[in-house]
Amino acid sequence: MYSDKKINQAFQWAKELYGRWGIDVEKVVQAMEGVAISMHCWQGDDVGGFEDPEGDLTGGIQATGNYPGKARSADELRQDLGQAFSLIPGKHRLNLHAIYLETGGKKVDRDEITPQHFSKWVDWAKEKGIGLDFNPTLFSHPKADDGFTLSHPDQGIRDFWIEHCKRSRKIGEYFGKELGTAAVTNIWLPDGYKDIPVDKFSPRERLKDSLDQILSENIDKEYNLDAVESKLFGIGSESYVVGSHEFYLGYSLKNDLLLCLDAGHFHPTEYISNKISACLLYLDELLLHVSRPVRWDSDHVVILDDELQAIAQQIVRPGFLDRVHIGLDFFDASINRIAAWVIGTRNMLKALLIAMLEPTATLKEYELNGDLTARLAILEELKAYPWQAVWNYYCAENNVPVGEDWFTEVRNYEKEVLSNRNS
Ligand SMILES: C[C@H](O)[C@H](O)[C@@H](O)C(=O)CO
Ligand SMILES: [Mn+2]
Repeated sequence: MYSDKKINQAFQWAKELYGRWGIDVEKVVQAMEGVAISMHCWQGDDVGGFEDPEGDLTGGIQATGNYPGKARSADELRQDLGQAFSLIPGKHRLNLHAIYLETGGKKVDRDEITPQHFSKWVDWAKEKGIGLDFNPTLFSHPKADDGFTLSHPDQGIRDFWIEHCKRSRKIGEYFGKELGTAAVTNIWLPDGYKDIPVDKFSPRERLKDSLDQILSENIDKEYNLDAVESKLFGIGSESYVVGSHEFYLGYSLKNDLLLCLDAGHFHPTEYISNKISACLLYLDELLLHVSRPVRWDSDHVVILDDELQAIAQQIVRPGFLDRVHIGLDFFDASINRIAAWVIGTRNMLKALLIAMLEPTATLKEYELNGDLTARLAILEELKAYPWQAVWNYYCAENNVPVGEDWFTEVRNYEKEVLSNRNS
């Protein structure tokens, strides 16, 4: 256990050290209160959803592992999410997928979903005081089994998915109206070929046309913001993905949408931290799917590595916190799923805090004056600065466990709740 006295003493020392660089640590803690991370619901049940409990996860994504205790219903998922949120400092958001609908046991196909199927989520979000984001689900469905949805050569299949996405935007609008904070509705689709196609153009033409139809209804941005997510490859779409980065960069620019950059959707040596500054020269806003690719788009739990810190720096340094919507996207079924949420979300927050504690103006001055030695020297020294003392203080202020104490809570919850679930 961390005592209040020790937390405060360490915080005072950190204030003094950062103060030497002109950083007002109290202000940084205040700024952290304004940060809302969109935590993805799908870590809680391995992207299963409640539409068809027996259904397979398709779309070229995979949740590997069989850790016991996964949520089997929306009520269990909400309970688990509540537990995770109680261990994360600050007020955040929840990112839902269409397959997390609640129909009272009735079969409702994707082209029939309505806001009413998500009303329990809205009630829960109101109770927690958090916002909701949304995603149409264009996978794990017979009409997506051959790997194509919005770019399908069959008009009927395309129409089915167009209707699903139109309805998804209305659900986003409903979230925004009910909760007083705009939902980001993000479209990702798996469409692509395992082997090299002859025609790379026509599927993209069809996808563009489908998106044009989906977005033809004007929805007030006060309630819903549309995002589109690119990908380099998936399992079974190794050679060609219709919705590539170039496709969506062009589409989002032309149509004033948010572009979603997923950390796992690029070549292994390509980093989204390098893309933020370029994209925000032309786009108003971005959505991030912060994930951790290991060799491929493996969706590992986010750790506090160099890329996570680089992402946070590229958001914080130019003052882009209000132009970048930070979502998480990982699904590890090999570890306790609540721990996965807590580790990933706390790491995202830690990375942002570290970036906020940086004396960026001074470092920029070194850079502009050509003093690259000072830039490197101080950047390296700052790595050992006591940001952890500020983090602990911020956790204590938010009444969530300090340091590793959250893990005891997860273990207790596992014993009391998760272990009673038969998978
Ligand atoms: C479940 C999500 O929608 C999915 O992970 C998508 O965002 C993605 O990143 C697919 O690789
Ligand atoms: Mn993603």
